Amino acid sequence: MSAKETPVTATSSPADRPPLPLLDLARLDGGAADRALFLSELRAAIRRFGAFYVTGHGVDAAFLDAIFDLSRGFFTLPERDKLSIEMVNSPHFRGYTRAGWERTRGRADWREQLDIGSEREALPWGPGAPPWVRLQGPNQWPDALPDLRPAVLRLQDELTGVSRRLLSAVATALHLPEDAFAPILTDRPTQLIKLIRYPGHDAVEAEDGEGQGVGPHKDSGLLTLVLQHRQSGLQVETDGGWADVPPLPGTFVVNAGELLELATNGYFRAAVHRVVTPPAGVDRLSTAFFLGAGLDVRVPVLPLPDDLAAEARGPEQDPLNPLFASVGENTLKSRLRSHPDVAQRHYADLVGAPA
Ligand SMILES: O=C(O)CCC(=O)C(=O)O
Ligand SMILES: [Fe+2]
Repeated sequence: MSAKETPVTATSSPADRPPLPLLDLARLDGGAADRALFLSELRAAIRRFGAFYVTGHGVDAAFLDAIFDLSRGFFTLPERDKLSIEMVNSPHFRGYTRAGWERTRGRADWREQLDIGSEREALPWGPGAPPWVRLQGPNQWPDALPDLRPAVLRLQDELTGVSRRLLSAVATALHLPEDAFAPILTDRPTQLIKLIRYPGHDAVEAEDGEGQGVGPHKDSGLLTLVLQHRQSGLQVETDGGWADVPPLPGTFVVNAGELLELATNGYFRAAVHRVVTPPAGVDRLSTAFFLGAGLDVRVPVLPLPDDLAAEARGPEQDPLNPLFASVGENTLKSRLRSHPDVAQRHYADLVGAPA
């Protein structure tokens, strides 16, 4: 599937109503009736769309504005500063990726980005160690923008908190104990923040003249929170086609990821989503936070009550995208596929050396 083959038919929605459900997380702390209604809306939203908007998340609006200012500051640095922390330097898939260098479904993505993961020391790697231990290790930070590090690490902390709250609510909505995801998350879940900039159509040099911001995909973790700046472009696949998911002030877009699909045996499906290239003359900034699980965990199928288990369809069988219960393997799969330059430099043992 590509932006060219698939007509961009957003499911129609009145201008005053978002195409995805909008859920207010503050209702979790409200009265019992409202809390119960919130939980049933949450379950219905993830079941139907794999995605929703969330408000009432408690992250300060001025802080989020500052993150986008820093993001803009990073992308306007001289190219040599950005390239000094290129991702290809890092076996841990951390750092800067130029537009056109990441790939989704075999096609170049027209976005530049900075990937920042959990700030942890590298794990020992040697004969007999699983290949995914190399995912963990230090980030690369731009010397020219010292304010970025504390702000992004604070954001990572706050969004981990929001995601953990959401996962407790998801567990309760599935009639499971509210800490049902704790053994999957562990106290060292995989965290990843991407600061992203999508150049406008005029700046895209795609072979097919068309290009994609990022092609259709599922995120590999449990939950993703997407913070959109002013420009639209994100779309979620629905029964009615691709639905535009424009930025709504004060909200994040939450996507269910592959690990949630696996843990619920397909009761929930991970959202298939993509970003279309902005029109000529404008660009689009977004920040995405991905919460995965402990790298050494195998995701169990959670014991859903019978009525929900009867509606579980099993995880999707897509030969182009096998889902692995081993969190380390599933995470490494998507990183190797997206970043062939890192794969060839640091994982030639898995993907083969360049021809
Ligand atoms: O930029 C966005 O709105 C979404 C990005 C995304 O889907 C991803 O990086 O996985
Ligand atoms: Fe995504």
